[in-house]
Amino acid sequence: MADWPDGVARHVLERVDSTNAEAFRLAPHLSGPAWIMARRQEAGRGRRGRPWNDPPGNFAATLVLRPTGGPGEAARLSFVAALALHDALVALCGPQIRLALKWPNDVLLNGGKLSGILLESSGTGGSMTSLAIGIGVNLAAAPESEQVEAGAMRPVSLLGETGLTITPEELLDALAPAFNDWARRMENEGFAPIRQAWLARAARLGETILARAGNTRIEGRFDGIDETGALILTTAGGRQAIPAAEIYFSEG
Ligand SMILES: Nc1ncnc2c1ncn2[C@@H]1O[C@H](COP(=O)(O)OP(=O)(O)OP(=O)(O)O)[C@@H](O)[C@H]1O
Ligand SMILES: O=C(O)CCCC[C@@H]1SC[C@@H]2NC(=O)N[C@@H]21
Repeated sequence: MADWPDGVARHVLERVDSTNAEAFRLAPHLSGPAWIMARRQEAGRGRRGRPWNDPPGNFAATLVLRPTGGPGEAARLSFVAALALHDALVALCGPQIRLALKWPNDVLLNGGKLSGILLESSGTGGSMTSLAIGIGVNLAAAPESEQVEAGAMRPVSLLGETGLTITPEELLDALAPAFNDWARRMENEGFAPIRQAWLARAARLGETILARAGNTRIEGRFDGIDETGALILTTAGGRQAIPAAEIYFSEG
């Protein structure tokens, strides 16, 4: 297994409300990037203000950093995070595991939702002071279908689907170096290799999918992602690019 990356702090907490919330509380006191993991997360947040359900044994962690790459960096980093999580899981579970990526950054296992990634930023006037990349993975248990919204993807757990037991610490120690490797690759070579690697792992490329842009739903053939990470759909009305990753601004 690769070593923990130099210059990145590692905090493991017994319990927390939300690792993203904790990331913003800690951010002013940090001198560099940090991973914050909690063994129990009691008020995890999902996208669009939804609660994230966290049974014991699941992975809940946030990487907090100060972005330096200008506009669009958060969206690009959300693809880096999904790729890193995919690769860390393959390294721990073996290549036979049936993982795929769902735009913009879900990791699916056997077609169900294994993980979720929530990016939040703090800052004023459109400039980001801190970016929190929060990652939840159903290692041990997934919520029942009745506990998630009607029409949501089927939640699955690693243990339930494969019988494999991976601890949150093991995943953190594989994920942090994987994230660093892909982030360094992007620094050196730009978004192109990230885009290519993401597409190589994407679910349902070339198939008809339904995407949500704000309150509208758009159906079309999934024809890839562009150089900003926007979803490319070919619809009855022509080609549409749906901007990548919704970023939520928190206080501060
Ligand atoms: N541990 C969990 N595993 C899977 N889903 C969960 C979990 N906890 C809560 N959920 C909720 O289940 C729903 C599943 O998310 P899903 O990705 O299918 O929908 P979405 O986020 O609305 O859609 P999209 O990914 O297309 O934006 C969300 O409401 C999510 O917050
Ligand atoms: O809705 C989603 O798909 C995103 C879920 C993100 C959950 C993770 S768990 C660790 C981090 N802390 C939070 O409060 N949320 C994210």
